[in-house]
Amino acid sequence: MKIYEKAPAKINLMLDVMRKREDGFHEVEMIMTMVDLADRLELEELPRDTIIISSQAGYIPLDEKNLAFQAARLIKERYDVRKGVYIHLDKKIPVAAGLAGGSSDAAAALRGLNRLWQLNIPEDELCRLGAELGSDVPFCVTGGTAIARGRGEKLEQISNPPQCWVVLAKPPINVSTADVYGKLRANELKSHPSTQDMVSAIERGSFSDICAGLGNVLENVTLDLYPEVLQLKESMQKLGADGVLMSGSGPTVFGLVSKEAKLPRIYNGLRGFCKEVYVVRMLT
Ligand SMILES: C[C@@](CO)(OP(=O)(O)O)[C@H](O)COP(=O)(O)OP(=O)(O)OC[C@H]1O[C@@H](n2ccc(N)nc2=O)[C@H](O)[C@@H]1O
Ligand SMILES: Nc1ncnc2c1ncn2[C@@H]1O[C@H](COP(=O)(O)OP(=O)(O)O)[C@@H](O)[C@H]1O
Repeated sequence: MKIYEKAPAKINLMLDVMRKREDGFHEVEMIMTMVDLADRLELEELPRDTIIISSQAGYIPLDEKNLAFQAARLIKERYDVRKGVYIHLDKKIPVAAGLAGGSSDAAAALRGLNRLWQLNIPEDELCRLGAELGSDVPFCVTGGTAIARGRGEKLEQISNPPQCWVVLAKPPINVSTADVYGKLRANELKSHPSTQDMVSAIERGSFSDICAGLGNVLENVTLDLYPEVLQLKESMQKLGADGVLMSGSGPTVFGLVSKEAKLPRIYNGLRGFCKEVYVVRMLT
């Protein structure tokens, strides 16, 4: 039997860091939502007790470093599953982009194997397993729109933002999340975006207030390292996006756009100097 599972990308509408913790992770407060740019996983049971990963993307690891492999190994160990699985990853989400592509693949593997092997693992337990694989994996298990606290694994679901267009532009650089957190001086931050204002804007369905409330304290760290991300941000603003922010640790910049008529100008303007531009919808 073959089953399929969609693994969408996330964006951070707001990302604040409270402090660095003793364990090296940072205590965060983020608002995350999913967009309609997704990898697709094909899962098939194998007669042999093994995990095989393949992908058309030549630039991701296919061994035990792959997060989908780690998800399969974890579920096999915890639930004593002595069956094998072949997982094909059809990658569409750019890698190391701040869009949680790997985390979403891991989450989709957890959901998919739960179905394939009929394990009946409840969603909160899948989230706990996901947290062992990465801070963003629990959110990728549930999807929707959520406030994420702790190191990202404590989730509070909120309503979805009003529907809009999302333009994603990824410059040709790879950003290490650990590097960006490592360079952040959390106790020297001069201003913090407001979770409450963003939650209230989303709950009121106010697109303009959502755009006004966008904020990410990791942005300045990445902009200092890679000035081309700032150039991308400024271009997207000039081309008419209603709200613009870097997602996660970057380098992808997203623009929220309410009017479809604005899209050709933004897309064509960005494509002039950035190869990877995607126009998608929020997943609501
Ligand atoms: C910044 C964010 C925002 O959503 O996303 P990305 O830019 O990676 O997509 C996340 O916090 C990233 O989550 P994720 O990519 O799952 O991180 P992990 O694999 O758990 O951790 C990678 C490294 O980032 C640092 N890290 C991560 C999360 C956190 N709350 N504090 C940290 O300091 C740690 O150095 C850790 O070793
Ligand atoms: N299934 C996967 N898809 C993409 N990257 C993966 C995967 N498994 C492991 N990785 C590794 O995880 C790292 C971060 O990838 P990704 O999740 O795309 O970035 P980000 O956390 O910035 O959104 C990359 O260096 C990549 O080699």
